[in-house]
Amino acid sequence: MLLGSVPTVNAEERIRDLADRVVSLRDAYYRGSPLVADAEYDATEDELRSLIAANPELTPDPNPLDQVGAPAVLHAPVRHARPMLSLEKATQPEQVAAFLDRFPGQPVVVMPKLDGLSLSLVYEGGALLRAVTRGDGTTGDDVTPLVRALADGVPTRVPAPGRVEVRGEAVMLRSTFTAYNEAHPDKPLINPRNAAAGTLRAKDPATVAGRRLRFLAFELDTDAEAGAGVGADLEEGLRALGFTPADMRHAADAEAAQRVITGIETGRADLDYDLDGAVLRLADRRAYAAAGTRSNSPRGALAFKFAAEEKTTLLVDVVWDVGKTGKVVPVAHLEPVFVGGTTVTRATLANQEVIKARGVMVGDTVLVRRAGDVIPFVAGVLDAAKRTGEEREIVPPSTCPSCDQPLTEQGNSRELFCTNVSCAAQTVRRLIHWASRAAADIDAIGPVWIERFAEAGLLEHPSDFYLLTKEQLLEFERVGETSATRMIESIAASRAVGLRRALIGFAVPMASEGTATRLCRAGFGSLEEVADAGEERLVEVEDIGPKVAASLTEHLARLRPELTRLRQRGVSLDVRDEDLPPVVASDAPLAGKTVVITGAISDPRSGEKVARPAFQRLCEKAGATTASSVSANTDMLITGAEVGAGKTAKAEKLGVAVVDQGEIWAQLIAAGVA
Ligand SMILES: NC(=O)c1ccc[n+]([C@@H]2O[C@H](COP(=O)([O-])OP(=O)(O)OC[C@H]3O[C@@H](n4cnc5c(N)ncnc54)[C@H](O)[C@@H]3O)[C@@H](O)[C@H]2O)c1
Ligand SMILES: [Zn+2]
Repeated sequence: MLLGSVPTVNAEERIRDLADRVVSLRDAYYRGSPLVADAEYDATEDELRSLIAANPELTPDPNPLDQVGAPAVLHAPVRHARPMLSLEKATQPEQVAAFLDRFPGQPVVVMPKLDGLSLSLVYEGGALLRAVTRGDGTTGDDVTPLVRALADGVPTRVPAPGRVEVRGEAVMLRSTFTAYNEAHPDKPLINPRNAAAGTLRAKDPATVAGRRLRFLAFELDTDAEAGAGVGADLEEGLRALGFTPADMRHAADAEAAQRVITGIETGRADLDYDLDGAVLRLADRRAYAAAGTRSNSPRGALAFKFAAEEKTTLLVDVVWDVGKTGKVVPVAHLEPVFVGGTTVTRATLANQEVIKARGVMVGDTVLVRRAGDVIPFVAGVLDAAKRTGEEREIVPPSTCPSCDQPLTEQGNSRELFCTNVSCAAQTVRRLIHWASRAAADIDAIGPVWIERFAEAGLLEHPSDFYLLTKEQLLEFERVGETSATRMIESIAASRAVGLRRALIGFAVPMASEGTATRLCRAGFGSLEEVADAGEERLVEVEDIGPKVAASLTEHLARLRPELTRLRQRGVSLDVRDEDLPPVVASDAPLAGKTVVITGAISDPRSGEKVARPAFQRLCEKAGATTASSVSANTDMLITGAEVGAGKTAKAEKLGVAVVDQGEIWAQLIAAGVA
């Protein structure tokens, strides 16, 4: 039986429930304390929308789906000249094609759907008159003083007479968000969107100093007087007036638009702002205005939604984990949840101050965030009102969960450390790290076996691996002849570890894999040579600062006896060929060039995506040195697909050549490198 075709009491009740829920969720969200993650809210809206579509006679009045935002309490209400609306949503390529079909011959721009809050900026006679939030779409809040004090990208004057209205999104950059949270571990911000909204709700700019926002424009409206001097192209018009437009790409047809959408989604992790989709919009601002609106969305735009980077789930338990440096961190064990493209069961809670500031308890429904390649973390509790009383407080341990020695607190986030040098958990972590792929790569002995062997007293230092015998291994239950042989062979092969990977294997605080590579390339021949170099010589190496140099010197001095043991047991700590840049002929296409790679890379011959590190190696084979960010030493910025204007702007400012990947591929192919 098809429920949808017959209006039933159930459908009626369900619609009423959903409508009420949408209203209350919105209300909480626009007050700055969301009760669920956006993905859950969107699911509620979607269910309501499809039930109403199947039972139009049951449409609630008022229908929350026809309304915008929530009537927040406003400090200084201002009526918008034109309503600020929602956007029609799409999730399928066919919907994109249908949108373009409605406007034959009209070019569109595709841009990120920025996750901040929208602002309307009104200029009269060239001067900024006011900045207003969206509010309920009809009436917003005048936030001019806050915007003047805190938002970058809002010119106080524009070179146009008459009346100009620019709309766009005020976002908090991810870098600002991270820096702020690092500086304020006691009152962390939940996510950049909430942070932006909260900032513009402050009564006094001084209370939110350090929370800078960035305005990116996506809409331009002019009266006849101002319009005379501004062209029809949206992006050009915004630039001419001194605004930074959202990163807009022109697309002539549905296929091109879909390619840009996909590009935005794949490049999402590399951007400095959150986005939750892409927006398509008629490129000609006059055509956009002429297309008009529906009850709550413009006809000339469409939002394509991406998979969520934040979801809610149950916090099942918190386990304090001892890392290889002795840091004891709270790890959240979660009911599995699909977020940021993978199923997440563990997330970090950072430290005890963050737990306190976020008020998290075991048994809470928490917001889990996994944006880009960042380790998933618990951003906060949602709906603390729903607590049953069964929740448990998270109590930081006073002694090490592994060795029971008292813990010490460090820094203003009061991180916990076990300083016992013979702490079993740390020992095991360090051994596992030594055996990991990036270091000695003892792939036949997994973490569980390492833990067993350590418990049995066979392993304490990495050098102990090299004393293990087959007979010893065979004494363990479930280790047979074959696996014992494989383990011993794998250990033997790891003797060739070499300078770079051995240094990675020791996990010296502050020394990254890049540090290890740069030391090799700077001419160090062995790990002992690095240990003896002294800080002065180390800081001469590119990208190694005084802190890293001091840490290397201190830790390698401590490791000296271990280096001797490794040598005695036949382990190479000398630089290897693979640690050095490949020898290139002086006529190699990129010989002597320092390059930075950005954007999505794909092989033009097959269209296949190429991982950044793989492309980096190709460039190195062609003689280039690769660096991670543009500086005055960079010769060339190689751009893949979907590169934000911010990336190229810095290069251009420094006079660094910006070269499209196509050109580089042609050279790599011609030289037989790729
Ligand atoms: N968690 C919750 O309880 C809850 C409740 C209500 C709404 N929400 C979320 O709030 C979001 C906003 O919902 P909505 O319907 O008000 O807005 P929407 O998703 O329809 O999008 C309209 C908004 O998109 C923004 N935008 C960003 N980039 C843009 C661009 N390039 N071009 C045009 N607009 C751009 C503008 O601010 C505009 O106001 C949704 O993602 C929804 O999930 C969450
Ligand atoms: Zn310990």
